[in-house]
Amino acid sequence: MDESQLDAAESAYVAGRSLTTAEAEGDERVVEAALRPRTLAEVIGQERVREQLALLLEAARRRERVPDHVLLSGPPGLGKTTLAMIIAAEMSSPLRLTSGPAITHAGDLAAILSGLNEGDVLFVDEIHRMSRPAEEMLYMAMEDFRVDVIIGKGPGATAIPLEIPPFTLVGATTRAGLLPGPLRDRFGFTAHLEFYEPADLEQIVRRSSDLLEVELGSDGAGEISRRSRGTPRIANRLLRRVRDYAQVRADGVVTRDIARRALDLFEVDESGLDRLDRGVLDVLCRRFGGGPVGVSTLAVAVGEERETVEEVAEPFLVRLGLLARTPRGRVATRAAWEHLGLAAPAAYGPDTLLFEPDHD
Ligand SMILES: Nc1ncnc2c1ncn2[C@@H]1O[C@H](COP(=O)(O)OP(=O)(O)OP(=O)(O)O)[C@@H](O)[C@H]1O
Repeated sequence: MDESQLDAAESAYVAGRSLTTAEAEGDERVVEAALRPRTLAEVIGQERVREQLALLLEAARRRERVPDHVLLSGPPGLGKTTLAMIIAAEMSSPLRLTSGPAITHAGDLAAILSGLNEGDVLFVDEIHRMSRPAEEMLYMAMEDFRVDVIIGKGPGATAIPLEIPPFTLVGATTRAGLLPGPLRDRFGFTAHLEFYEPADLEQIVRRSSDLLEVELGSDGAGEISRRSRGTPRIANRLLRRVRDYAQVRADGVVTRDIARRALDLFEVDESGLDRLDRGVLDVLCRRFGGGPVGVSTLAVAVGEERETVEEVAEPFLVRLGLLARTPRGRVATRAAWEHLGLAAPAAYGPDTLLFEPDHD
């Protein structure tokens, strides 16, 4: 989500538009914003990260200092933006939002930094996609709360030092591995968000159902949470689609049976795999005999961007043990073949999980 989208969602919410109005108008962003937990205590799951953050914030409050910079990593939809908003709220500080791709020049970053006030929380989403010169400027800002703004070009260029009031940077990334070491090292606290357990997702679905005034029947929340790819954003989205189905095709109550029928209609399978996930496995097994195959080739074959395959589909397939990353490319596991209802090639052997390609 980019800055303007978030701003729009948040301000519409703060302006007091009711959730039901936003829902009726089909405004996904406002609905998503309204479903966000607002305090650490409201956050469901991610216990360790929550406790670590609570400690960091409490210590900063006691010392009357701004909290250390925080890096949040993990697949999309697990709550990075939500946590950034909570950090600001818990510190009673304003939150400034931007994203890596929006910072193309060091000057863009200098403009943002020079507008900060003491204690502000600056959230940079997709921080791994910031330009190199901006990244280097950020190192200095994070460490010394000052930057050198370069005016002019070539031999006549001059550096003008600019003091920045102490602030907390919250960086979010789906690819912590892509961050240069010097940037990673300047965060005082790094949290990796894991996929959620079904029990936590079920609580999230129950909480959202209350807010959306959806009536849950027997195990309706359980069925949705089991098929939500361990991701709160997906759980909330599926809940709304199942709610639609329940209202149009039944009596409005979300039971397990209704959830199953709705999710089958929306092509979400029993393990939570969607069309893209199954497409990746299908291409890997049927077209490339189980791999190994490069991720770019896979992406072309399923007609998606490489980043989407790498950042959205793969982490979940790896987590389910359906796909493995090897130095030679992506490989389908035996479970992947079984998931597609196909017989794994004999090369997998009776006990081997992975297809071991011949190196000759
Ligand atoms: N721990 C949680 N408890 C309840 N709801 C959550 C939790 N984490 C996330 N959500 C819900 O999931 C939605 C997505 O969360 P969020 O936007 O923070 O994810 P994200 O990791 O920042 O994703 P992206 O990187 O794609 O922007 C939010 O609307 C929020 O309602």
